[in-house]
Amino acid sequence: MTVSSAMEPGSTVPDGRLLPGAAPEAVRAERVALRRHYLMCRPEHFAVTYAINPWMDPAAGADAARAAAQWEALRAAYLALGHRVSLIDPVEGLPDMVFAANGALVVGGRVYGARFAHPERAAEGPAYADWLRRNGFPDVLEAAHTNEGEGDFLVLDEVILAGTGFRTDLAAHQEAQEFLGRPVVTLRLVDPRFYHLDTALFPLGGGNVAYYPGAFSPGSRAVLERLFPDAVLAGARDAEVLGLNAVCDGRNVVINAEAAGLIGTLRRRGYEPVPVDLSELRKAGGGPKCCTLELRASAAPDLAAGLGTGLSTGLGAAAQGLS
Ligand SMILES: CN(C)C(=N)NCCC[C@H](N)C(=O)O
Repeated sequence: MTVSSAMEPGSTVPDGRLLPGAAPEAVRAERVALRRHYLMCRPEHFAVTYAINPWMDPAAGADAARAAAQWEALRAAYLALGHRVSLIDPVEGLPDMVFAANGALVVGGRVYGARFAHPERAAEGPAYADWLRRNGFPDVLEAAHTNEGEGDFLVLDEVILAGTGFRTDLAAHQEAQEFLGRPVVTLRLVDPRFYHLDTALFPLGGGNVAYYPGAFSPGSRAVLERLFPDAVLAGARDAEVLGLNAVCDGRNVVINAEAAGLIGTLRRRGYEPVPVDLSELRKAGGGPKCCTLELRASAAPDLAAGLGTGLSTGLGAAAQGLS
Protein backbone atom coordinates (compact mmCIF):
# COMPACT_ATOMS: atom_id res chain seq x y z
CA MET A 1 0.00 0.00 0.00
CA THR A 2 2.97 2.31 0.30
CA VAL A 3 4.62 2.29 -3.09
CA SER A 4 5.34 5.87 -3.79
CA SER A 5 8.92 6.61 -4.47
CA ALA A 6 10.15 6.64 -8.04
CA MET A 7 9.75 3.27 -9.67
CA GLU A 8 12.71 0.94 -9.89
CA PRO A 9 14.19 -0.55 -13.08
CA GLY A 10 11.99 -3.23 -14.54
CA SER A 11 9.04 -2.02 -12.50
CA THR A 12 5.52 -3.09 -13.22
CA VAL A 13 2.53 -0.85 -13.30
CA PRO A 14 0.35 -1.09 -10.19
CA ASP A 15 -1.68 -4.07 -11.38
CA GLY A 16 1.48 -6.06 -11.96
CA ARG A 17 1.89 -5.68 -15.71
CA LEU A 18 5.26 -4.71 -17.08
CA LEU A 19 5.20 -1.32 -18.70
CA PRO A 20 4.70 -1.68 -22.41
CA GLY A 21 7.64 -0.52 -24.44
CA ALA A 22 9.52 1.21 -21.67
CA ALA A 23 13.14 0.37 -21.20
CA PRO A 24 13.92 -0.36 -17.55
CA GLU A 25 16.44 2.48 -17.42
CA ALA A 26 13.80 4.89 -18.60
CA VAL A 27 11.51 3.83 -15.79
CA ARG A 28 13.95 4.48 -13.00
CA ALA A 29 13.38 8.13 -12.36
CA GLU A 30 9.87 8.48 -13.69
CA ARG A 31 6.42 8.16 -12.29
CA VAL A 32 4.07 6.30 -14.54
CA ALA A 33 1.10 7.90 -16.24
CA LEU A 34 -1.61 5.55 -17.43
CA ARG A 35 -4.14 6.59 -20.04
CA ARG A 36 -7.57 7.24 -18.52
CA HIS A 37 -11.08 7.54 -19.87
CA TYR A 38 -13.05 10.38 -18.30
CA LEU A 39 -16.67 11.46 -18.53
CA MET A 40 -17.39 15.18 -18.29
CA CYS A 41 -20.46 17.44 -18.58
CA ARG A 42 -20.33 20.95 -20.09
CA PRO A 43 -21.49 23.58 -17.57
CA GLU A 44 -24.15 24.81 -19.98
CA HIS A 45 -26.74 25.25 -17.21
CA PHE A 46 -24.27 25.96 -14.42
CA ALA A 47 -25.45 28.46 -11.80
CA VAL A 48 -25.49 28.87 -8.04
CA THR A 49 -29.22 28.96 -7.34
CA TYR A 50 -29.36 26.99 -4.08
CA ALA A 51 -26.97 26.32 -1.20
CA ILE A 52 -26.27 22.73 -0.21
CA ASN A 53 -22.68 23.23 0.93
CA PRO A 54 -20.79 26.07 2.67
CA TRP A 55 -19.13 27.22 -0.58
CA MET A 56 -22.45 28.13 -2.25
CA ASP A 57 -23.99 31.59 -1.99
CA PRO A 58 -26.97 32.08 -4.32
CA ALA A 59 -26.92 35.83 -3.62
CA ALA A 60 -23.40 36.08 -5.04
CA GLY A 61 -24.14 33.71 -7.94
CA ALA A 62 -21.49 32.72 -10.48
CA ASP A 63 -20.37 33.83 -13.93
CA ALA A 64 -21.54 31.10 -16.32
CA ALA A 65 -19.35 32.22 -19.24
CA ARG A 66 -16.24 32.25 -17.07
CA ALA A 67 -17.11 28.84 -15.65
CA ALA A 68 -17.51 27.49 -19.19
CA ALA A 69 -14.09 28.81 -20.24
CA GLN A 70 -12.43 27.29 -17.16
CA TRP A 71 -14.14 23.95 -17.79
CA GLU A 72 -12.99 23.95 -21.46
CA ALA A 73 -9.43 24.52 -20.28
CA LEU A 74 -9.73 21.54 -17.92
CA ARG A 75 -10.97 19.31 -20.74
CA ALA A 76 -8.16 20.57 -22.99
CA ALA A 77 -5.62 19.70 -20.28
CA TYR A 78 -6.85 16.09 -20.14
CA LEU A 79 -6.73 15.79 -23.93
CA ALA A 80 -3.25 17.27 -24.05
CA LEU A 81 -2.14 14.68 -21.53
CA GLY A 82 -3.39 11.94 -23.86
CA HIS A 83 -6.50 10.94 -21.92
CA ARG A 84 -9.84 10.14 -23.50
CA VAL A 85 -12.76 12.42 -22.62
CA SER A 86 -16.39 11.53 -23.33
CA LEU A 87 -19.22 13.98 -22.82
CA ILE A 88 -22.72 13.62 -21.37
CA ASP A 89 -25.38 16.12 -22.42
CA PRO A 90 -26.18 18.63 -19.71
CA VAL A 91 -29.80 18.74 -18.54
CA GLU A 92 -31.61 22.03 -18.04
CA GLY A 93 -32.59 22.60 -14.41
CA LEU A 94 -29.62 20.62 -13.05
CA PRO A 95 -27.01 23.34 -12.44
CA ASP A 96 -24.63 21.00 -10.56
CA MET A 97 -24.60 18.33 -13.28
CA VAL A 98 -21.20 19.65 -14.37
CA PHE A 99 -19.83 17.81 -11.33
CA ALA A 100 -19.67 14.47 -13.12
CA ALA A 101 -17.69 12.77 -10.36
CA ASN A 102 -20.86 12.61 -8.28
CA GLY A 103 -22.87 10.86 -11.02
CA ALA A 104 -21.71 7.27 -10.39
CA LEU A 105 -18.83 5.00 -9.42
CA VAL A 106 -17.49 2.87 -12.27
CA VAL A 107 -15.13 0.00 -11.47
CA GLY A 108 -14.26 -3.01 -13.62
CA GLY A 109 -17.01 -2.09 -16.07
CA ARG A 110 -19.71 -2.16 -13.34
CA VAL A 111 -21.64 0.94 -12.36
CA TYR A 112 -22.71 1.68 -8.80
CA GLY A 113 -25.33 4.36 -9.39
CA ALA A 114 -25.53 7.58 -7.42
CA ARG A 115 -28.46 8.38 -5.13
CA PHE A 116 -28.10 12.01 -4.13
CA ALA A 117 -28.55 13.32 -0.61
CA HIS A 118 -30.28 16.55 -1.71
CA PRO A 119 -33.46 16.67 -3.81
CA GLU A 120 -31.97 19.48 -5.93
CA ARG A 121 -29.55 16.94 -7.46
CA ALA A 122 -31.70 13.79 -7.38
CA ALA A 123 -32.36 13.68 -11.14
CA GLU A 124 -28.64 13.55 -11.91
CA GLY A 125 -28.31 9.92 -10.77
CA PRO A 126 -30.69 8.50 -13.44
CA ALA A 127 -29.23 10.84 -16.09
CA TYR A 128 -25.71 9.49 -15.54
CA ALA A 129 -26.96 5.89 -15.22
CA ASP A 130 -28.81 6.19 -18.57
CA TRP A 131 -25.76 7.57 -20.32
CA LEU A 132 -23.56 4.81 -18.94
CA ARG A 133 -26.05 2.07 -19.95
CA ARG A 134 -26.16 3.44 -23.49
CA ASN A 135 -22.40 3.81 -23.75
CA GLY A 136 -20.97 0.40 -22.95
CA PHE A 137 -21.74 0.02 -19.24
CA PRO A 138 -25.00 -1.98 -19.04
CA ASP A 139 -24.29 -3.43 -15.60
CA VAL A 140 -25.75 -0.66 -13.44
CA LEU A 141 -26.88 -1.06 -9.83
CA GLU A 142 -29.55 1.39 -8.74
CA ALA A 143 -28.30 1.96 -5.22
CA ALA A 144 -30.66 1.50 -2.29
CA HIS A 145 -28.53 3.80 -0.14
CA THR A 146 -27.61 7.46 -0.44
CA ASN A 147 -24.26 7.92 -2.13
CA GLU A 148 -22.65 10.56 -4.32
CA GLY A 149 -20.51 8.44 -6.59
CA GLU A 150 -16.85 9.30 -6.93
CA GLY A 151 -17.40 12.32 -4.73
CA ASP A 152 -17.21 9.89 -1.80
CA PHE A 153 -15.66 6.75 -3.32
CA LEU A 154 -12.04 6.89 -4.44
CA VAL A 155 -10.54 3.87 -6.16
CA LEU A 156 -7.04 2.58 -5.47
CA ASP A 157 -5.50 -0.61 -6.83
CA GLU A 158 -6.45 -2.80 -3.88
CA VAL A 159 -9.15 -0.92 -2.00
CA ILE A 160 -11.82 1.71 -2.40
CA LEU A 161 -11.70 4.55 0.12
CA ALA A 162 -15.18 5.76 1.06
CA GLY A 163 -16.25 8.96 2.79
CA THR A 164 -19.23 9.40 5.09
CA GLY A 165 -20.43 12.07 7.48
CA PHE A 166 -22.14 14.56 5.19
CA ARG A 167 -23.47 12.97 2.01
CA THR A 168 -22.86 9.24 1.52
CA ASP A 169 -24.48 6.82 4.01
CA LEU A 170 -22.38 4.23 5.78
CA ALA A 171 -24.73 1.55 4.41
CA ALA A 172 -23.71 2.54 0.88
CA HIS A 173 -20.12 1.53 1.65
CA GLN A 174 -21.31 -2.02 2.32
CA GLU A 175 -23.56 -1.99 -0.71
CA ALA A 176 -20.72 -0.86 -3.00
CA GLN A 177 -18.36 -3.48 -1.57
CA GLU A 178 -20.87 -6.28 -2.23
CA PHE A 179 -21.61 -5.10 -5.75
CA LEU A 180 -18.05 -4.33 -6.84
CA GLY A 181 -16.23 -7.08 -4.93
CA ARG A 182 -13.55 -4.72 -3.71
CA PRO A 183 -12.73 -3.97 -0.08
CA VAL A 184 -14.18 -0.63 0.98
CA VAL A 185 -12.47 1.33 3.76
CA THR A 186 -14.71 3.80 5.57
CA LEU A 187 -13.36 7.27 6.40
CA ARG A 188 -15.35 9.78 8.46
CA LEU A 189 -15.38 13.43 7.36
CA VAL A 190 -15.87 16.04 10.08
CA ASP A 191 -15.53 19.51 8.49
CA PRO A 192 -18.56 20.68 6.45
CA ARG A 193 -16.31 22.53 3.97
CA PHE A 194 -14.93 19.13 3.02
CA TYR A 195 -18.24 17.39 2.59
CA HIS A 196 -17.11 14.83 0.02
CA LEU A 197 -14.06 12.61 0.33
CA ASP A 198 -12.71 14.03 -2.92
CA THR A 199 -12.40 17.48 -1.35
CA ALA A 200 -9.92 16.12 1.19
CA LEU A 201 -7.99 13.26 -0.45
CA PHE A 202 -6.89 12.06 -3.87
CA PRO A 203 -5.19 8.86 -5.07
CA LEU A 204 -1.69 9.30 -6.47
CA GLY A 205 -1.35 5.88 -8.10
CA GLY A 206 1.02 3.20 -6.87
CA GLY A 207 -1.22 2.69 -3.84
CA ASN A 208 -0.49 6.07 -2.32
CA VAL A 209 -2.64 9.14 -1.63
CA ALA A 210 -2.47 12.84 -0.78
CA TYR A 211 -4.80 14.15 1.93
CA TYR A 212 -5.64 16.91 4.40
CA PRO A 213 -5.72 15.38 7.90
CA GLY A 214 -7.94 18.13 9.34
CA ALA A 215 -10.92 16.90 7.32
CA PHE A 216 -11.04 13.52 9.08
CA SER A 217 -12.13 12.16 12.47
CA PRO A 218 -9.29 11.05 14.80
CA GLY A 219 -10.01 7.38 14.09
CA SER A 220 -10.02 7.90 10.33
CA ARG A 221 -6.77 9.85 10.56
CA ALA A 222 -5.21 6.91 12.34
CA VAL A 223 -6.46 4.59 9.58
CA LEU A 224 -4.93 6.83 6.94
CA GLU A 225 -1.59 6.99 8.79
CA ARG A 226 -1.53 3.21 9.04
CA LEU A 227 -2.48 2.56 5.42
CA PHE A 228 -0.42 5.35 3.88
CA PRO A 229 2.69 6.13 5.97
CA ASP A 230 4.27 7.68 2.89
CA ALA A 231 1.28 9.87 1.94
CA VAL A 232 1.61 13.44 0.72
CA LEU A 233 0.08 15.62 3.45
CA ALA A 234 -1.59 18.92 2.62
CA GLY A 235 -2.08 21.88 4.92
CA ALA A 236 -5.18 23.98 5.59
CA ARG A 237 -4.30 26.65 3.01
CA ASP A 238 -4.15 24.17 0.17
CA ALA A 239 -7.29 22.39 1.35
CA GLU A 240 -9.19 25.70 1.57
CA VAL A 241 -8.73 26.29 -2.17
CA LEU A 242 -9.89 22.70 -2.87
CA GLY A 243 -6.33 21.69 -3.71
CA LEU A 244 -7.15 18.11 -2.74
CA ASN A 245 -9.85 17.96 -5.39
CA ALA A 246 -7.21 16.87 -7.88
CA VAL A 247 -6.86 14.18 -10.54
CA CYS A 248 -3.66 12.14 -10.82
CA ASP A 249 -2.95 9.69 -13.66
CA GLY A 250 0.04 8.24 -11.83
CA ARG A 251 2.36 11.04 -12.84
CA ASN A 252 0.51 14.20 -13.85
CA VAL A 253 -1.65 15.92 -11.24
CA VAL A 254 -4.37 18.22 -12.54
CA ILE A 255 -4.86 20.55 -9.60
CA ASN A 256 -6.27 23.96 -8.67
CA ALA A 257 -3.55 26.52 -9.40
CA GLU A 258 -4.01 28.29 -6.06
CA ALA A 259 -2.78 25.24 -4.13
CA ALA A 260 0.80 26.50 -4.27
CA GLY A 261 2.18 24.62 -1.27
CA LEU A 262 0.78 21.28 -2.37
CA ILE A 263 1.94 21.86 -5.94
CA GLY A 264 5.50 22.36 -4.63
CA THR A 265 5.34 19.24 -2.47
CA LEU A 266 4.04 17.13 -5.36
CA ARG A 267 6.84 18.38 -7.60
CA ARG A 268 9.44 17.47 -4.99
CA ARG A 269 7.92 14.01 -4.73
CA GLY A 270 8.36 13.42 -8.47
CA TYR A 271 4.89 14.26 -9.76
CA GLU A 272 4.13 16.69 -12.58
CA PRO A 273 1.53 19.24 -11.43
CA VAL A 274 -0.77 20.60 -14.15
CA PRO A 275 -2.34 23.73 -12.58
CA VAL A 276 -5.80 24.77 -13.73
CA ASP A 277 -8.07 27.66 -12.70
CA LEU A 278 -11.55 26.50 -11.71
CA SER A 279 -12.28 29.38 -9.34
CA GLU A 280 -15.73 30.01 -10.84
CA LEU A 281 -16.83 26.40 -10.37
CA ARG A 282 -15.51 26.54 -6.81
CA LYS A 283 -18.41 28.91 -6.07
CA ALA A 284 -20.58 25.78 -6.18
CA GLY A 285 -18.06 23.81 -4.14
CA GLY A 286 -16.30 21.99 -6.96
CA GLY A 287 -12.85 21.61 -8.48
CA PRO A 288 -11.11 19.56 -11.19
CA LYS A 289 -11.93 16.16 -9.70
CA CYS A 290 -15.60 17.05 -9.23
CA CYS A 291 -15.85 17.70 -12.97
CA THR A 292 -14.35 14.31 -13.82
CA LEU A 293 -15.83 10.81 -13.59
CA GLU A 294 -13.37 8.03 -14.41
CA LEU A 295 -14.76 5.20 -16.55
CA ARG A 296 -12.90 2.02 -15.61
CA ALA A 297 -13.60 -0.64 -18.19
CA SER A 298 -13.86 -4.33 -17.40
CA ALA A 299 -11.24 -6.03 -19.37
CA ALA A 300 -7.98 -4.52 -19.03
CA PRO A 301 -7.46 -1.86 -18.40
CA ASP A 302 -7.98 0.94 -16.80
CA LEU A 303 -5.77 1.49 -19.28
CA ALA A 304 -4.45 -1.03 -21.39
CA ALA A 305 -1.39 0.93 -21.95
CA GLY A 306 0.55 3.77 -20.60
CA LEU A 307 0.74 7.02 -22.44
CA GLY A 308 3.03 6.82 -25.42
CA THR A 309 5.78 4.45 -24.40
CA GLY A 310 4.18 4.03 -21.03
CA LEU A 311 5.56 7.21 -19.62
CA SER A 312 4.09 10.61 -19.98
CA THR A 313 6.33 13.58 -20.16
CA GLY A 314 3.74 16.09 -19.14
CA LEU A 315 1.43 18.50 -20.94
CA GLY A 316 1.63 18.14 -24.67
CA ALA A 317 2.94 14.62 -24.50
CA ALA A 318 1.06 11.92 -26.33
CA ALA A 319 -1.84 14.23 -27.02
CA GLN A 320 -4.42 12.17 -28.82
CA GLY A 321 -7.63 14.02 -28.08
CA LEU A 322 -9.94 11.08 -28.53
CA SER A 323 -13.73 11.38 -28.58
C1 LIG B 1 -15.71 18.62 -4.76
N1 LIG B 1 -16.81 17.83 -4.76
C2 LIG B 1 -17.11 17.66 -3.54
C3 LIG B 1 -17.50 17.20 -5.71
N2 LIG B 1 -17.23 16.09 -6.04
N3 LIG B 1 -18.63 17.74 -6.15
C4 LIG B 1 -19.02 19.04 -6.17
C5 LIG B 1 -20.46 19.11 -5.91
C6 LIG B 1 -20.95 20.51 -5.75
C7 LIG B 1 -22.42 20.61 -5.51
N4 LIG B 1 -22.80 21.98 -5.42
C8 LIG B 1 -22.86 19.89 -4.25
O1 LIG B 1 -22.81 20.49 -3.17
O2 LIG B 1 -23.27 18.75 -4.31
